[in-house]
Amino acid sequence: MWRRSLSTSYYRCFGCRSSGPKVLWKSQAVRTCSAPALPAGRITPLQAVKLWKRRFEERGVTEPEQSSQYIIAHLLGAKTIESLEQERLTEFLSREQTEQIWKLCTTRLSRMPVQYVIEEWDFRDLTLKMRPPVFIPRPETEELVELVLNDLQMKTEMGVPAETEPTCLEVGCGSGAISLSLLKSLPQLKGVALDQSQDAVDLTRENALRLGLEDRLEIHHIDVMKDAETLLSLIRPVTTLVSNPPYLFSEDMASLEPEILSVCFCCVLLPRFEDPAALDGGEDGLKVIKQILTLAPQILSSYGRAYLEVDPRHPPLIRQWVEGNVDGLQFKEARHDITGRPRFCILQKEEVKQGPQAGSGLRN
Ligand SMILES: C[S@@+](CC[C@H](N)C(=O)[O-])C[C@H]1O[C@@H](n2cnc3c(N)ncnc32)[C@H](O)[C@@H]1O
Repeated sequence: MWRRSLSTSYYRCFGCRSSGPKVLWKSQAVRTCSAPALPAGRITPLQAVKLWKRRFEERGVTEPEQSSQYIIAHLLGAKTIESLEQERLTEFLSREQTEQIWKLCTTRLSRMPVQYVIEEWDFRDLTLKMRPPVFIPRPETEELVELVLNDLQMKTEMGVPAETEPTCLEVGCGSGAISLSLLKSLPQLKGVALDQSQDAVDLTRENALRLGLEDRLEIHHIDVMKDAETLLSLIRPVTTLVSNPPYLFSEDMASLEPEILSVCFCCVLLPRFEDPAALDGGEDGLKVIKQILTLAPQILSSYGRAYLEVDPRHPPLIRQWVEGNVDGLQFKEARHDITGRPRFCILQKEEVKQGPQAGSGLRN
């Protein structure tokens, strides 16, 4: 049984089920938490789940029941409470187990996301190591992976010539969720993953090793904004370029949940657990996206495709920008997520006549 739905998504708050970034009022700012006292007597896992759910609710922690269940299940060696036998849930916890639960649940009271508290999370059929400040994969990114897989599988079924062995480059790999999922599902695929953050590069490497996928994934510490030349000198053209880049509009950064961002007492926004460079896409959310698309014609092989996760306002902006600024790249379509929002863009490399601009995707 996989862990699901505990989402720190910027677009889908599981707790209030609102859509769109949520305004964080001053009163909701993260409070410093004193550790609640351990119970005097012995308690069962089910009693602990109930007690901590109530405590999380009282302190305004999002997803109180799931938080409590996931932490306690984890300490009992399971992924979910539902996967534990009733007998196990109703027998008394040892003092040591109770202390552990109190420790982790108290950490959750400080609004640290559950994924960091238990140091792992599920993404599709993988369990990945998680640690701050590396971005926690969101459920909608599973849809991006599904989209890429469907396209790649369709090509295989249609009989792609042997010389075009599928290869993939991921820009901004974070914990490695996208690249490792693709490699796990497609045994013939080889990948390159890069990130501007050394923490992300280290975590992707660790996850690749744990999953036995390290032989098919090259991992580089590269900032696409600064080290484009290094990147182009390192890789050969790939059939697939994929990215879930930082795409939030800078002004929306202020309205994120406290798990993502918090407010200090003088109302200055502070990054809390996740690296803000994983989220903030600049004024129009397109800073890194434009750089990826500028490089795409040089990164992709003929008719290779780029798949991007974006803000719902982005697809028409991206189409227009690419048409006006990038030679050799065609905007194919925008796809919707399960909530019906346009969240994914597909672009394809087209052959352009060789001319003085050949070699650079960007028009003068
Ligand atoms: C939204 S996170 C996505 C992480 C991961 N792919 C996922 O979906 O869980 C964006 C990632 O892009 C990386 N990133 C941001 N700017 C970058 C840049 N200029 N060059 C390379 N990576 C960058 C961040 O460090 C972060 O890991």
